[in-house]
Formats: sequence, C-alpha cells, structure tokens
Amino acid sequence: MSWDISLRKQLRHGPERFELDMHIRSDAGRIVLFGPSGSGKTQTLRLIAGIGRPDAGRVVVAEQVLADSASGTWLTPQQRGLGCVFQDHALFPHLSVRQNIAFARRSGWFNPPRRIADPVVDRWLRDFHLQAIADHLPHQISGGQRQRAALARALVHEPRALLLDEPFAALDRSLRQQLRRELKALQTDLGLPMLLITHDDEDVDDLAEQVVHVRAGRVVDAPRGATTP
Ligand SMILES: Nc1ncnc2c1ncn2[C@@H]1O[C@H](COP(=O)(O)OP(=O)(O)OP(=O)(O)O)[C@@H](O)[C@H]1O
Repeated sequence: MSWDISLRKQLRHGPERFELDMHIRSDAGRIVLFGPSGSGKTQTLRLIAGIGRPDAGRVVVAEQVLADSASGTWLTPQQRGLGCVFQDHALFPHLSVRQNIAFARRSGWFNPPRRIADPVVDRWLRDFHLQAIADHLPHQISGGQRQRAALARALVHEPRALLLDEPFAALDRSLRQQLRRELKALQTDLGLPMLLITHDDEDVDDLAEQVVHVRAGRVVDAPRGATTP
C-alpha cells in the first residue's frame, strides 16, 4: 500500500473550529487532493509530513509506519524521509541554486560551500536543466527555475515519497505543461509515490492516477461536475 492515512485533528482559530477527519488508502502512484480553498488539503499534507501532530491517527507511506497514535509512534519530519515542496517553502535567498540543493544533503546547519562538488547534486542540476544557473541566487532566476530547484532539493535526499502543495502555482501555462511532463516521467522512473495538491483542472487531467475530492476536512465522493481523470 503506497498510502494509508488516517488523521483526525481539530483546529481552533478564535471562536472558529475546523475538524479534519481525513482517510486515504490507496496504491496509486500519483494522488491529487482536489477541493475548495480552506477544505483541509494543506493541513493534511503538513500532518503527513510531521509538521504538527494529529489528535489521533496513523500515517503509513510506502509500507513504513511514520506515525501511529495508537502505538505512540512518532517520526520527526527529518526521520520521515519525505520530499516536500510547500507553497511557503521558499529557497534560501542567500544561497545559490547549487547550495540550496546541496543543503538538503547535509545533516548539520552549516551552509554548503559555494563551490561544493557533489555528484548527486550535479545529477539533479542536470536532470532539472539547472546547470547554467547553478551559481545564481534565487532572485536572479525565473519562477520556473525556482520551482525546479525546489523540486530538486526535495528529491536530492532520495525521499520515500513526494508531497507537493501547488508546485506549479504562479507559472505560465507552457511552463506548467513542461514541468508536469517532467514530474510525471520522474515519478514513473523512480516509482516514487506522490501526493499533490492543486486547484488546476489540467494538473488533475495530466497527473492524477487517483483524485481525492476534499470538502470541509473530509474525503467525499466526486461532486457533480467535478473533474475526473
Ligand atoms: N494554524 C491554524 N489554526 C487554526 N486553523 C487553521 C490553521 N491553519 C489552517 N486553519 C484552518 O484549517 C482549514 C483548512 O486549511 P487548509 O490550509 O488545510 O486549506 P486548503 O484546502 O489547503 O486551502 P487552500 O486551497 O486555500 O490552500 C481552514 O478553514 C483554515 O482556516
């Protein structure tokens, strides 16, 4: 089983409450979480990644138990070995593209040297067509190149699965299509389970092996008129 997720959490913001009660069991390589704004998609991804604890639940990814409230199992985000690209996970602005990718390979907090030589980093720079701008800082490159660099950084430590929160947001249509193709090929080649959040029908059509429709913190049957792959 690629994904066996069961999460319950109550979020409070002043007088408002939000109940997340999310259950996903699937063998699909590429799952898309699809639903309106505020329906709980990002919270689900964060809890799978280990950023915050559920009130109760279980996270099993690629047969590995990453969290299980019944047995008290709790792996930290680092121990989970997941590759994450969140909307707010910007690249480090003071590090070059090469250093940003290399950073994910290091266990300490020291910045990698500017001229770091690492064949694994070179491989991902090559695969994501980033060699020419490897020594540029994030503000010196395009949005598409930044997205590619963030994906390369998520992949460089050979994660057991990929979690992507709107990875193509803010890209133009042709760049989205190109990155979708690259991501799909990569996922197929590596056999890496991938869970992706999107609002874009074309992402759903092109990428989803399975669409999980989310409403008000829960999985629902495909609503009438919803996109199906
Ligand atoms: N830190 C928090 N404390 C309390 N409530 C929160 C917190 N973060 C999010 N929420 C609430 O949880 C609900 C789900 O938020 P979430 O970010 O998961 O939605 P989403 O489906 O990813 O939305 P979007 O598509 O706009 O990114 C929302 O109602 C939001 O207001």
